[in-house]
Amino acid sequence: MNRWDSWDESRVRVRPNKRGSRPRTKETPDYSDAELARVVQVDRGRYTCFLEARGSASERVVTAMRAKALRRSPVVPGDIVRLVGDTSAAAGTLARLVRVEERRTLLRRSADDTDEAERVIVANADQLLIVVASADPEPRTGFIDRALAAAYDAGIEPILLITKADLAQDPTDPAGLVSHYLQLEFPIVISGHEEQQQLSPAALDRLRELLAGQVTVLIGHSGVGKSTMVNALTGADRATGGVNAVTGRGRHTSSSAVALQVNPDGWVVDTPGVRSFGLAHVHPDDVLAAFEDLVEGSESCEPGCLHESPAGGCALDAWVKQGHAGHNGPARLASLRNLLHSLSGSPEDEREKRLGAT
Ligand SMILES: Nc1nc2c(ncn2[C@@H]2O[C@H](COP(=O)(O)OP(=O)(O)OP(=O)(O)O)[C@@H](O)[C@H]2O)c(=O)[nH]1
Ligand SMILES: [Zn+2]
Repeated sequence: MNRWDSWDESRVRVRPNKRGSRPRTKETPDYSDAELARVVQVDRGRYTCFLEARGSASERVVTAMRAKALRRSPVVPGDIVRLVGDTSAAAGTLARLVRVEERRTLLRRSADDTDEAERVIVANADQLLIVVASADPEPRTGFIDRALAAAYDAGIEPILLITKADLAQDPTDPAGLVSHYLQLEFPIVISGHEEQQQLSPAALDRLRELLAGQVTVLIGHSGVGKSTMVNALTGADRATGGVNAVTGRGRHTSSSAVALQVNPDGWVVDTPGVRSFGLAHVHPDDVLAAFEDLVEGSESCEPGCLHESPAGGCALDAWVKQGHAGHNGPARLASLRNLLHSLSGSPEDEREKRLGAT
């Protein structure tokens, strides 16, 4: 069932009415009758919204502006919003965006690892599809680990897509990445077609299966094959007449994220402006949560352990040495430490303060 085209009230958690059961007044309408839409792109104060009249098959793309009362509330791709005014989608018309529904998930990042100011990237995503290439450009576990931490922080499921396997020495484990993440339970899809430079049919099938009915955010460095993948997913659908690429080619004109509809009943949110995740808003223990295979070993750490070294009371080194995290344990611990070190650029006392607060 397409979670975006059946927006009946039961599927959308509506913010509880702070005013209790008191009758609404004209001054504070709650707009629960206003039309529900999904924000698919944000560009200089204009919100491209995908709208479907409930109980009808009439989908349309409406451009809206935020109502004055929402001036200070960020509205991001993936948000479910209420629209009033002209929602006809006729050329030159503008609807008014009057309310943002409660978000199920929120993918965030900091500008960098030391700046705790958060930026929201996408709302209501179910999955994060992390795309790396086997080569050209070389994959970096640091990038993958970072993306994993951001996904777990947001409460969304990660998927790893490794493209260009045809360029790798060992196509079954391109760049040794698969063995690095083998202990973790998220899906890994490997793709690469020498001749056509595109997704292999098996990878495409697997992706369709994983993306069906889900809102999936795409992240990956330039040149790893994201467009190739999106085109393969939407292009094949276009041939069968089922696709609705909401904003199609226009996506390159903006650096904001954009949602593209892919059949069967899934959405892919491309994030052209986002190439890395600052994680200053994520606690070290939440970073550790992205290293599921090491979490058990941290049970013997000293309370408040930052997992930085045995001298600091970290039990992970001994645990990994005993072989509990398998053959790749030492490499995994090194990856964790790399990520934690890049986060500890903030002054030590700041970090202590944050730890003390939890
Ligand atoms: N050899 C090989 N080349 C591929 C594969 N997938 C994509 N490519 C090529 O890699 C290049 C970059 O692919 P894109 O899809 O444009 O990469 P992108 O991630 O969208 O890059 P940006 O738009 O810059 O973010 C293109 O020349 C593709 O043809 C693959 O599996 N194998
Ligand atoms: Zn520790």
